[in-house]
Amino acid sequence: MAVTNAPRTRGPRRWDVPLVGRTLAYVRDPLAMMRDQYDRSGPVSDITFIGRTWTALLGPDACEAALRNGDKAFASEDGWGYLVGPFFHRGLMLLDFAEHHQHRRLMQEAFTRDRLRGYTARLGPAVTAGLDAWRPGDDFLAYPALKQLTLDLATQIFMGGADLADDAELDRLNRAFIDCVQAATAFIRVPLPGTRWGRATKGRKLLEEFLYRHIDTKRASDGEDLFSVLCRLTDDDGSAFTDEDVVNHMIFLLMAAHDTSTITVSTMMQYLGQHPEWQERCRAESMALGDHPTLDELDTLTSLDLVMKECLRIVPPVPVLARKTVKETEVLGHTIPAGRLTVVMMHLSHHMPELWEDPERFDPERFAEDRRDDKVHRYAWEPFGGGVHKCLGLHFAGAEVSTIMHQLLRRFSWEVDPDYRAPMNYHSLPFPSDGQPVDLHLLEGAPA
Ligand code: HEM
Repeated sequence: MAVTNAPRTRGPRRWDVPLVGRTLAYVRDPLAMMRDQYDRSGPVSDITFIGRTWTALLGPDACEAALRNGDKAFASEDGWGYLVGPFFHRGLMLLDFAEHHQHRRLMQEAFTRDRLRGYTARLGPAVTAGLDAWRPGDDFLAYPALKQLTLDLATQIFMGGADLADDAELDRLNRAFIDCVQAATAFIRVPLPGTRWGRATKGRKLLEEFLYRHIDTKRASDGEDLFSVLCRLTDDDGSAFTDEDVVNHMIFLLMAAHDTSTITVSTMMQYLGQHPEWQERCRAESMALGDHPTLDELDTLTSLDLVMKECLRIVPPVPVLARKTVKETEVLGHTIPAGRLTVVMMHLSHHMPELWEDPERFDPERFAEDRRDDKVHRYAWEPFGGGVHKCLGLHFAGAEVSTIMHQLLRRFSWEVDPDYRAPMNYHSLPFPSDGQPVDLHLLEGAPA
């Protein structure tokens, strides 16, 4: 299906401020901004965003063109580099073409089904320990609690245990991540003290120091944590990651895994709190399994899977992707010059009435086998991106999110006001700025 002929219903916009352009409209309400841009100017148009001209790609056909990248015109390094480059420097997502292919092939070995089985076995007890610290009640702030939980999981599964750092150091590392991610939409893009860019520069340094301090121990260990695994991986031709590669990949992976999984679980808690019939349906499936299901058992939680897909549609954790053209190219008949920053605004595709029936309605059955509404277009639903940069951790994310939700459903029940709309902060990856209150209760017979 092609969705290329967007109606141009309105004239040019008059009130954009030079340099700021569409940035504030995006941060306030990205979906409204994207819809407006698409309605006025169609699937390929230029916008001013964070002080630069970008070509905005909207709708599934335009997003597909950039992500499939048939003529290799779109590069990630300089696109993402403009937003978060100094802080996620040489992470896999910021590499391109032959070098990207080589690093991805090696890193893939850390995400095989067998490795995922091992990570899942360790996720279960780590989630139980994290949830033991939760104190349920009315207006329980789900988002910060989940953020702490996923950070604890990253410490266990990615770094191999809390013995690498004490609580104070873990807090500093957590802060450093947040600072690195939050720099994306900063207007002051030099490391001045007191600015977002300045804090992110300090954060990156702290993360590097921490990882370099532990790398020799990790290289010598036979641990199953991701840090140790990355140190040991070797290609068919015997090539391996250097210390610098391991540190760069770890910083990126921790970032890639942390905020994305947290917002996914928090969105699922919100919608299950507002739709008790779905909460019960998911709970019934979880009650049929034990406390710590294997990866294969998690695959039987079909209702939870539908809810996850629907929540990733409504609130994609990565709403837009950045690219820069390395040569002139054409998308849907529009010429994009070489050296142009490009933003792939896939969030809009998830909410287009042209693709989805009643897109603002929570309806997990859209993804059920007998409907598969997402099949209307290959790029109608693309929370994990597409093409050669498609999320390498998507199955890890599925296992982590399902493990957390499974245990939440077996231990608690919760309600959220049906009229609640999360006030989302879109300065970088989305999160609910009110901490997302839920009324959380311990289920009868669950561990207190
Ligand atoms: C629900 C959770 C997640 C979402 C929605 C998500 C989304 C994405 C998206 C959209 C991309 C593509 C970026 C681009 O094309 O520019 C991406 C890339 C990536 N993600 Fe995820 N991600 C999630 C969780 C994870 C986790 C848990 C990990 C690691 C354990 C991970 C590792 C990566 C890596 C390594 C890349 C770069 C792939 C490449 O460039 O070849 N992600 N992710």
